[in-house]
Amino acid sequence: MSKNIPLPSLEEYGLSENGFLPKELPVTKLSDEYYKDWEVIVQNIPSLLLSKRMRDVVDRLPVLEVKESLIGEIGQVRRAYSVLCFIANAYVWGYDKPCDTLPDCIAKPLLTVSEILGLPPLATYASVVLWNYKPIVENSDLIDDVMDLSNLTSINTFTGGMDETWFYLVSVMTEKIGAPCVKSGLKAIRAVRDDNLANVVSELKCIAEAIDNLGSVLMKMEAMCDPHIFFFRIRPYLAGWRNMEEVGLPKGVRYGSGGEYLSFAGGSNAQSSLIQALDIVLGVEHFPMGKKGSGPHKISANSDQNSFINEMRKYMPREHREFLVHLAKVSNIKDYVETKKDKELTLAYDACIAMLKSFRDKHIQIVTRYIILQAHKKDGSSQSKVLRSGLSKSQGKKEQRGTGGTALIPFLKQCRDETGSSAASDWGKKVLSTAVLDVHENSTVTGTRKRSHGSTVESGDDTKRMKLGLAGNWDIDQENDEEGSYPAGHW
Ligand code: HEM
Ligand SMILES: N[C@@H](CC(=O)c1ccccc1NC=O)C(=O)O
Repeated sequence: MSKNIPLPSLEEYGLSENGFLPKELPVTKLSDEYYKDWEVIVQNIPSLLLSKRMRDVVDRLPVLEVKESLIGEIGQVRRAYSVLCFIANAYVWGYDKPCDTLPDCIAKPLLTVSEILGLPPLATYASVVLWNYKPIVENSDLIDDVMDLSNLTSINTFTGGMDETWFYLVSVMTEKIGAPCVKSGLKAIRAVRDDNLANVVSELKCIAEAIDNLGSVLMKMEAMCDPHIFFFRIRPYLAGWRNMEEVGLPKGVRYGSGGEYLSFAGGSNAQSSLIQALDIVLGVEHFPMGKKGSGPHKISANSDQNSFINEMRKYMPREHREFLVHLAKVSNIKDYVETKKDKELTLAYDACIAMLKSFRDKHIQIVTRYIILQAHKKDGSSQSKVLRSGLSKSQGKKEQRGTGGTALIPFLKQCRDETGSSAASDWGKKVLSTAVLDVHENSTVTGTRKRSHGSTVESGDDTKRMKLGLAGNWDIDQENDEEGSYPAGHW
């Protein structure tokens, strides 16, 4: 890290006040009539899947060219990418048996637009979340906040159901709520360079508060996205084609009749640049699975070494990936906290770490309910028979894998523990890096949302204390434990 490297500006990497969401609302329909058949197909994916006509219809499409006029407008290219990704995943996964060859009419333009955007040619977080939302009411005279979750819907879905829309929108909302963190992070890095302690502290407090809100938004998932529907109906379409031998795609998918087989991990929120940006700003490091952050295996989060988190950067839009690389080069906050040894600074920094760890705790609870518990169900219901039960069922028998291909619970726990071990204060080191009783194990046993007795709750209390500290009282040992100050959804 060098003081001589200029800080990244949001604009040069296509970021804005909206963080990694586009500055302008996503394009909902390709403007050139030439592409109307793509639009008709993508807008009718649920019906085409239901009637099992997806492949027949797509097979009759002509091979359209990616026109210069389309390439010239970023919103249009992103829309084309999103449309083709939806069609590609629906084509491959939409029947009992996956298809290992994408027809030229999808493969060719998809490879072209993917290359332009620096993304892989299949459904990613960018195609189904970042560039796939629209306001219900656009006229700001009619509504207070056009971007409020209650006024958003998704442009396209595989299933046509509100559970899927909600699943994507929760992520859109996390991007929106987390957006100010990117700006605050850059301001804090600047303040470190200027040795302006007060500003570093105040930006860190903003970041801690925003991360706390991210946790609350995450827990809204359950309001409208049913875990069963997610696991058996939605998730199969988000899978990729890597390590899919068992379901009939040993070589991945062939891109075009004369094309080559390529394999890619499926869509995952690990492809969101926001959380990675937070890790970088706060100096949280992740290591290859099973490797601890010390000793001979220690690998910097910024290195190219094997780690899923790093690999997922290849699944982000090129500009966002390049922003993260630049951000990593200038990240200086953790070093500053460690050398300054200022009480208020340390506490503000540790509050960020506590909130991020708490976010990852909540995420593990969600994953447990939406994947682990579903996979363990003895599924006699009709749904699983209808929709390609093969993938969901075969996954149920062995260790659960994420759509990104991770051994998900060990991976997520490692990410969480690596977050906690970044704490700077002695207190934080003791509390946040102590492995808490696994929330996952609690909920696997009970499957309920009751607050359990054990160190998970203790950990929640510690996070709460941090929050109280952030609100103005910096005595972390106080015992002012009002129930109401728990983060929403914490148990
Ligand atoms: C039902 C909802 C969700 C499920 C089932 C789920 C599941 C998973 C799984 C299985 C992984 C492991 C990577 C993989 O193999 O795909 C993962 C990673 C991740 N997810 Fe989620 N996720 C959900 C919602 C969210 C939301 C709304 C966020 C909001 C930001 C989020 C943030 C992350 C992050 C940041 C990672 C990377 C690991 C980390 O940094 O801790 N997830 N998710
Ligand atoms: N990794 C998750 C899927 C996931 O989180 C995801 C996949 C595609 C688009 C967005 C996602 N995350 C949350 O909105 C899974 O294994 O089910």
